[in-house]
Amino acid sequence: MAEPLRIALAGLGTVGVGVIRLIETNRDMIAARAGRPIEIVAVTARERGKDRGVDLSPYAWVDDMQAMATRADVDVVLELVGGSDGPALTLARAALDAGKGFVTANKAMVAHHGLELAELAAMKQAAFAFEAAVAGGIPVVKGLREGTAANALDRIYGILNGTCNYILSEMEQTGADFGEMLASAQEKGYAEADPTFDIEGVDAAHKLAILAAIGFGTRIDFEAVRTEGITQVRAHDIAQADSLGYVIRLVGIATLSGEGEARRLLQRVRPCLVPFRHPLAAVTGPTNAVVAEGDFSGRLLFQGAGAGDKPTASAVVADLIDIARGQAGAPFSVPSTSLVECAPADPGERIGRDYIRFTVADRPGVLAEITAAMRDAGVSIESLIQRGRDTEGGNVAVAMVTHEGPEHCVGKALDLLEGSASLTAPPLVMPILKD
Ligand SMILES: NC(=O)C1=CN([C@@H]2O[C@H](COP(=O)(O)OP(=O)(O)OC[C@H]3O[C@@H](n4cnc5c(N)ncnc54)[C@H](O)[C@@H]3O)[C@@H](O)[C@H]2O)C=CC1
Ligand SMILES: N[C@@H](CC=O)C(=O)O
Ligand code: NA
Repeated sequence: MAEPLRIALAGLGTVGVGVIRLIETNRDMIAARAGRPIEIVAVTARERGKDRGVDLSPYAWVDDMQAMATRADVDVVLELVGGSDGPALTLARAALDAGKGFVTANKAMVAHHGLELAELAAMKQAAFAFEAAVAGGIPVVKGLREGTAANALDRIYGILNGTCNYILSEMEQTGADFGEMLASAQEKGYAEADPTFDIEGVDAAHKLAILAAIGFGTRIDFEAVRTEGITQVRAHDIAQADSLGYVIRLVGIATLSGEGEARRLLQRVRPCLVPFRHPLAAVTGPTNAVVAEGDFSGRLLFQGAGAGDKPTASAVVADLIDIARGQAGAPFSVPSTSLVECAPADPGERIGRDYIRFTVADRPGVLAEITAAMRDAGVSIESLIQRGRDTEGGNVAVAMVTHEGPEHCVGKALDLLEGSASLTAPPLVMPILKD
C-alpha cells in the first residue's frame, strides 16, 4: 500500500471528534478507496485534558496550533476550530503557504477569505477543500463543482441551516417553544459556537455565498447577501401559514439574471412560506436541501443531514479521500482568478407573492388604513385574515397574502404605514416560494 496521507487535526469539538471516530471506524475501507491509509498524526484543541470520549493517545498533542502548519510529518492540515478570522485563518494561511493541503468545515472563513485562500493554494499547488462547510454531509460542493459542470445555472436555493430548520419544524410539529428548541439544537451539536449566526441567518448566508460562487462562477460576495433570520417568526405565523397551505422555512436563494454588463446577482436568506407540495416543505429537523436548476440537467435536489458530528465528518473525510487520490481539483470549480465580479441585483425588482403579518391595535378603521396603503402602493391583496381577538394587550395579528407583483410595491406600502399608531409592532414580510 502507498504511503499514508498524514493529517494534523485542529479542533476537537463536535466535528473534530466525529472525524476521529469515522477514520477509526472505517479505516480499512477508507484506505482501500483512497488508495492509501489516512492517518491522523497530530491533534490540538483548547483543553488538553478534557474527556471527549475518544482515545487521543495515538496522536501527538500540539499545544501551539500554528506549529501544525509546518510540521514535516504532516501532509494535510484539517481545521475544525471555527471563526472567520483569528487562529483558523492564521492556520489556513500558514498551512497553504507551507504547501500543505488544507481542509476545513469553516463556512464563515471560506465566505470571507475563500478566494484569497484558493489563490494561495493554486500558487503553492496545494489542495484546498471545504465540502463540510456547505450543507454538512450533503456532497453539494462536489455536486455543483463536478455534477453540474456542463450546465448554465441561474438559480440555486435551499435550506442551508440545520439549526433553524430544526427549530421551525419542531415548532410546527409539536408547538414547541423557540428558545427551548434552540437550546436543544445546541445540545445536539447543530448550532454554531455563537448561535446568533444560525438564528439570524448569517450561517446560511455564508453557505449561500459559497454556493453562488461555485454554481455561477462569480466571485464570492458575502457582503451582498441580504439576510434575515427566524427570530421574528411566531407560532401564530406558523399556524397561519399552515391554514393557507404552507410551511415556514429559512431559505437561501441566489439568482443570476441579465447578460454581459447587465448581469446581476441576487443573494438572499429569509424565512419563506413554502407550499406543501414543494420538495423543501418536506425537509424537517436538521436536514438541509439544495435545489439547483441547470439548463440541461433540469432541477436537481441535493438533500441530507446539514449538521451534526457524523454527517459533517463524512464530508470532511470525503475531502481527505479526494486529496489522497490526487483529485482535489479547483475549490470553486474554476481557478479563483477566473471567477467574475457580478453586481448585486435590486431586490425590489423581484416579482412574487408575499405573506405580511401586521400586529395592530384592536380598533375600528385599522384594516381600512392598511388596505388603503396597499392600494396606494399598487399592491393587490389576495387574502386578508384576522381570526378572532388575539393575545396580549389588545393587539391583533392580521395576516395578508398579496397577489404576484414587484417587491418594491410592498416596500412602498410599508413605508406609507411607517409610524402609524395602528401598527403596534413592525410588520413581518415573508415571500412565498415559487414552485
Ligand atoms: N457542528 C456542526 O454540525 C457543523 C460545524 N461546522 C463547522 O465546523 C467547525 C467546528 O464546529 P464544531 O465542531 O461544531 O465546533 P465546537 O465548538 O464543537 O469545536 C471547536 C473546537 O475547536 C477548539 N478551539 C476553538 N478555538 C481554539 C483555539 N483558539 N485554539 C485551539 N483550539 C480551539 C475547541 O477547543 C473545540 O475543540 C466550525 O467552523 C463550524 O462552523 C460545519 C458543518 C456542521
Ligand atoms: N450551525 C450549522 C452547522 C452546519 O453547518 C447548522 O445549524 O446548519
Ligand atoms: Na457538504
